[in-house]
Amino acid sequence: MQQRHTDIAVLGAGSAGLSAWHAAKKHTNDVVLIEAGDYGTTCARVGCMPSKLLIAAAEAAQRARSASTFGVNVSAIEVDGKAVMARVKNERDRFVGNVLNSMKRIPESQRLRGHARFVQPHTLQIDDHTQLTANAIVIATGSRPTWPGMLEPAGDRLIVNDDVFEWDTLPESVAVFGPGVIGLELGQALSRLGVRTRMFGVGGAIGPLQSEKVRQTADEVFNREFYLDADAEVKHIEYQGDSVAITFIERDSGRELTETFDYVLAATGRRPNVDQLDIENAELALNERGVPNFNRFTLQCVNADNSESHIFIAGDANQAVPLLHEAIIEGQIAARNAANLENVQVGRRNVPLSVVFTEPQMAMVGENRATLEARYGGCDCIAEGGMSFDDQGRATVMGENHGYMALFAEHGSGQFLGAELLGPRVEHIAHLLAWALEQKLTVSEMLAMPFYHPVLEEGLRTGLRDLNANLKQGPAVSERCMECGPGD
Ligand SMILES: Cc1cc2nc3c(=O)[nH]c(=O)nc-3n(C[C@H](O)[C@H](O)[C@H](O)COP(=O)(O)OP(=O)(O)OC[C@H]3O[C@@H](n4cnc5c(N)ncnc54)[C@H](O)[C@@H]3O)c2cc1C
Ligand SMILES: NC(=O)c1ccc[n+]([C@@H]2O[C@H](COP(=O)([O-])OP(=O)(O)OC[C@H]3O[C@@H](n4cnc5c(N)ncnc54)[C@H](O)[C@@H]3O)[C@@H](O)[C@H]2O)c1
Repeated sequence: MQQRHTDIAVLGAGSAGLSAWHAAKKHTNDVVLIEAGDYGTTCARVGCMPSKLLIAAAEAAQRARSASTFGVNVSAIEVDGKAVMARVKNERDRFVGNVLNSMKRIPESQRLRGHARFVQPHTLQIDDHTQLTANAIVIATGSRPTWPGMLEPAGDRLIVNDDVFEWDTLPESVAVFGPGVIGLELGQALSRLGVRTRMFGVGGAIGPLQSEKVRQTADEVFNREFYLDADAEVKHIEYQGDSVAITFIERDSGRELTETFDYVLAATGRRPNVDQLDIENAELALNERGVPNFNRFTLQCVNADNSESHIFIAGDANQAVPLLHEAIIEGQIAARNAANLENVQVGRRNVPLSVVFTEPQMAMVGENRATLEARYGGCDCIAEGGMSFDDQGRATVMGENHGYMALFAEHGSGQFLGAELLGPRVEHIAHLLAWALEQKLTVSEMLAMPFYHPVLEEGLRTGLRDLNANLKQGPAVSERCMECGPGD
């Protein structure tokens, strides 16, 4: 057994861990990065990148299918499942390869392979080959898919996102459980690629949406394309060897149906990888899910005796905001503080921003409505404005006129607070809104910005005008803006 000591040990060579290692290196030469699995990160291997590659193929199929809307007939659209998966895997491998290349910048002596566990607050056991003590530790162990026991009867036909990206070709059918972010992105893509898809949820939630108007619009729009029951009644799941039979109550008709599927895709959430760390030996205060209590601005964990720990937690492992850009910034903040235990500092965080790459896309900017209401002491302080994409000029030109945006601002100050968006390519509008929020702009100030014609952002202007009217800081929007051109 090797005995070693280091200034900072980073657990997990994913996006948060790599970012932590690089940030820590600015403060000390003695940083050890420990990885239990394959190098390459969740984002590149089985997350952000392969999912977007699958979505890109699905969008190509959908463009061809909907070309007739424009009078362009594309005959005999054929999805070649093997070719689709070959491109997904080839490009995915390229992204992973880039990460593997960048790993070479980390000297071998500062990398350890193996599963890390706590023996004592400052001591880690790596597999059975190394015992490592560290002055400070960054936990960046990510998360993994989790599913309810009701899906277990699907046996080896029960799969998660990781398995999809190993397929050599597309299956005939998939039942997706969980219309959250992963379920919607993958489920819609599979459906567009010709896979018979049904999607089942519980409790009515659709993606990250909180606004009922936006959620209902999403329910309608997605159901035009594939079967989605966000509050499904699933009666029975039965393994049948090379398929799974699912008995469920069909939404709308109320009939009991039994259908067979090649696979059941569990997209029912993820759990942080802290349960296999022998975390109790770290003597930290844990929440009810067994995740260390931590300060979200410093990423510093709290000891069981309520004092500040030398352990930090970043990325999906802390489950606060399981997104790539957040993992990276958290890795930096955690490492900077791990290297400066005597002078732990609050790291600068950007405003919340998330995008779901469905069509129409979904995006959330700022805190959601419920959090805003809690912070602002009830609805009286918050004004809401809205805009439907149904007859928005540019969206209509593109044949993508579906969706709704809800915008929020503070009464009195008129300060913009956040938004929920469902609409064509709203990833871009979401960025404009996040940047406006960072700048603490008022709705009037946002309306004073330039708007080209004809662009989707003119729809944002309509929403902002509605919001300003509801703030009583602008004229009521009773009819279309005549001076604006046919864009709003
Ligand atoms: C299908 C899918 C699509 C996604 N799409 C997006 C997207 O479009 N945009 C976006 O912002 N986010 C997206 N995400 C989320 C994003 O991928 C994650 O937020 C991000 O990868 C988290 O990085 P991380 O470093 O915390 O975890 P990871 O990259 O998972 O790294 C954790 C590492 O720790 C290692 N590890 C675990 N336990 C131990 C241990 N005990 N000892 C040593 N090592 C250990 C693991 O092997 C792993 O390599 C997606 C996720 C999924 C699953
Ligand atoms: N575009 C992106 O940025 C992107 C893409 C994918 C994933 N991610 C990240 O990964 C995280 C995890 O995604 P996820 O989709 O696994 O989680 P999620 O929390 O978004 O969705 C899980 C869904 O499963 C549903 N569910 C739970 N139990 C169920 C059951 N028994 N039957 C049917 N449905 C059930 C939930 O109601 C929810 O809708 C996201 O929160 C996000 O941060 C981001």
